[in-house]
Amino acid sequence: MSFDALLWLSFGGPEGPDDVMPFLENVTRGRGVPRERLESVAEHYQHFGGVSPINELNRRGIKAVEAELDAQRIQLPVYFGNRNWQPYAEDAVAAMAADGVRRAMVFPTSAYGGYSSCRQYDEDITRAREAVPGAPELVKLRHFFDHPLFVESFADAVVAARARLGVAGEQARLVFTAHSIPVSADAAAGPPEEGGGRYSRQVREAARLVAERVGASEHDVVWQSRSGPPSVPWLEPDIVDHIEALHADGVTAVVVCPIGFVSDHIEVIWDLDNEAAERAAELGMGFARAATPNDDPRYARLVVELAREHLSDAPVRRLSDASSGGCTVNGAPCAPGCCEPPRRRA
Ligand SMILES: CC1=C(CCC(=O)O)c2cc3nc(cc4[nH]c(cc5[nH]c(cc1n2)c(C)c5CCC(=O)O)c(CCC(=O)O)c4C)C(CCC(=O)O)=C3C
Ligand SMILES: [Fe+2]
Repeated sequence: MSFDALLWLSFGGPEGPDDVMPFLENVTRGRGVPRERLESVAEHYQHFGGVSPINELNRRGIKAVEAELDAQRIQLPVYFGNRNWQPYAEDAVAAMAADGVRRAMVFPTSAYGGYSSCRQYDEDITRAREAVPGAPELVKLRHFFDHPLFVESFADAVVAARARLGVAGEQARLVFTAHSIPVSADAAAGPPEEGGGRYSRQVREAARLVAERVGASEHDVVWQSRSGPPSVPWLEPDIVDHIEALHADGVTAVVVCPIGFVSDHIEVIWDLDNEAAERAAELGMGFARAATPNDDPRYARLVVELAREHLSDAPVRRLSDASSGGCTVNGAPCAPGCCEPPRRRA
């Protein structure tokens, strides 16, 4: 059976000052994120006029994919829906149903497994379909952390970031960063028989592939943007602590590569370009942040290639044999018990 649309499914972000608190409440409902953390994150958004860059970046990404589909003569309308803000996944699925779409592929804007990066998008799919009578069948595309186009895009961005540091770039330590998650969530990531850790393993694997491609002799993998209460352990070290530790070890410059993300959204431009860069400057260290895929044409080609794995049996290109998944129908988990959701708090 064929497909008649592609749904670009993302996180969503506020589009103005009044959206910020309701958006943050959507993101954190039932998750035990402390009030003070929410207030400080709200300030990050207000620094940018309450507008997250993520929506515009997604719209540009979609334009690039539409152009690539056109160039490859593939007729597939692209719809846009989000988990936490308008246009919601429900709105997109309703529009698809109204347009007579019967079966669609879903591209989630996250390369990895894990609850937040994979299974929660499955939940979005389930919820959106339940809300819409006559909803199309939805087939989610697979994890792409080890796809050659993903790796190439980041590798070129690292080379460009190094060049911006000039001579210091040659000495700079290459530091990869991804969104921290609770240690318990990483332990639950992947099918139970794999013993957990699918998220952190995939992040490390992507980092290794990029480091290898740019010929880095050493690299580190660290985490950013933790949000839970201090009593709950999250993946460590944090990027800012790590920069301090490198400084203490005599490292004079860093190139930071946000391998965990696909666009320069708030977590990247605030937590890295602002906080991490500022700490490095205070310590007198060189700092350059590599770009994320954004509207790199290779990212659009990657999306179309993942779709073509279903449309025309395009070969499944991967650079690692790390455990992977993500491709399921109508919001089913990858396997029974895969990436179980965290326990909800009242
Ligand atoms: C793994 C992961 C990704 C990568 C996968 C993916 O891309 O999907 C990601 C992406 C993003 N996270 C984002 C924003 C936020 N994440 C939060 C909170 C949390 N993230 C978590 C994990 C992840 N998050 C977790 C375990 C929490 C704790 C609460 C919970 O269990 O859900 C909060 C609450 C406040 C705070 O504490 O920071 C905000 C505002 C934005 C949008 C940025 C913008 O608007 O430009 C994006 C792309
Ligand atoms: Fe997040």
